[in-house]
Amino acid sequence: MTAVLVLGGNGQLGQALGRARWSEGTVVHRPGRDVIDLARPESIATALAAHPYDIVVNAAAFTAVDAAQDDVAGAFAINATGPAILADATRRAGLPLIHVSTDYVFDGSATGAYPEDATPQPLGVYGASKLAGEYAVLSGNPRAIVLRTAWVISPFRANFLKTMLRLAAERPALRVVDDQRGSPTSADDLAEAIAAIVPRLAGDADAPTGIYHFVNAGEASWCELAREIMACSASRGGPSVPVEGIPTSAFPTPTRRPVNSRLATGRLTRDYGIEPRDWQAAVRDIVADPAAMPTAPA
Ligand SMILES: NC(=O)C1=CN([C@@H]2O[C@H](COP(=O)(O)OP(=O)(O)OC[C@H]3O[C@@H](n4cnc5c(N)ncnc54)[C@H](OP(=O)(O)O)[C@@H]3O)[C@@H](O)[C@H]2O)C=CC1
Ligand SMILES: Cc1cn([C@H]2C[C@H](O)[C@@H](COP(=O)(O)OP(=O)(O)O[C@H]3O[C@@H](C)C(=O)[C@@H](O)[C@H]3O)O2)c(=O)[nH]c1=O
Repeated sequence: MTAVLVLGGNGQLGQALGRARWSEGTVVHRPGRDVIDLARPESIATALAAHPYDIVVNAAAFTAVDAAQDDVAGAFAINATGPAILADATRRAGLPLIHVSTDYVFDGSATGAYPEDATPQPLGVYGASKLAGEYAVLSGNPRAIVLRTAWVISPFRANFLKTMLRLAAERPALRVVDDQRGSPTSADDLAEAIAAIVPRLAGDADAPTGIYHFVNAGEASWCELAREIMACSASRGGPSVPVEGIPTSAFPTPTRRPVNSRLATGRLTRDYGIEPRDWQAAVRDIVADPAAMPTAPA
């Protein structure tokens, strides 16, 4: 049996991990923030001592990109200090750790997709706090994987896909930035990738570790992603309105986002045999889930 402890079990990724296809004999525990709070270090040690886990997945984070600009201490406590303590606690317990991170560690100046070993240079507090968490995890536990992902969408919680469907039900048209490009990613596909990594990382002390990327294949601007969401929704009789492409300057936000945060996934394919599917197929599946629709209960 493989016992997996998931932090952030009620978030987008956490809920997707709850319905992923785990290998036979895997048991997944997803306690909420009331049980493990990254801002309360003692809760980490207590949870690890409560059950003989084989591996830990950290899907918990301070993910409010703009709010992080005004709450630097809060973002660093949850995205950097908490993961540092978690890395130390898992190393002392002899456990491997998968820690999820973000494309926003990059500044967007690269011309192509960012390889795993590209030099990070975050533009905002969220990205800087996540980068500090990456360093802490990699230096704190030699059996750790930092798994960067990007533009996560799902039927769960708040995310760009659900925002677009909600706004389409309320407005005659959407205005969405067309000059920021990235890698849309299904939380379910990311969860399946984690479920595929876990047996090897938990069962083999020499399994490959370090920085990996998982995103769906292909690339898009936020505007192209919004148009695909509208097309899929229209084909199912859901809300759909025209999407006007606008420059970033026409949609000011407190935090600068990278103009290019595409991630290359070659290392994950090479070391773990994981081949992401196209992001358009992932969008189709999410829109087909009734829970993604604005009329669904929250
Ligand atoms: N969303 C995205 O577009 C992207 C996300 N990521 C990364 O992926 C990972 C998963 O993100 P996602 O599922 O989208 O995030 P969500 O915002 O959907 O969920 C975050 C989870 O973290 C929990 N959490 C917040 N603070 C704490 C804390 N102090 N202690 C314990 N748990 C806490 C939340 O708890 P509660 O349920 O109580 O709110 C929630 O369950 C994160 O590492 C994020 O940085 C990377 C790239 C893109
Ligand atoms: C709602 C809306 C957003 N936008 C723009 C603003 C921004 O540039 C872009 C995305 O907006 P959001 O605020 O939804 O997404 P944002 O919070 O930037 O999403 C990020 O979240 C964190 C957690 C990550 O790690 C990143 O990978 C990324 O997914 O779309 C529009 O142009 N029109 C709109 O109507």
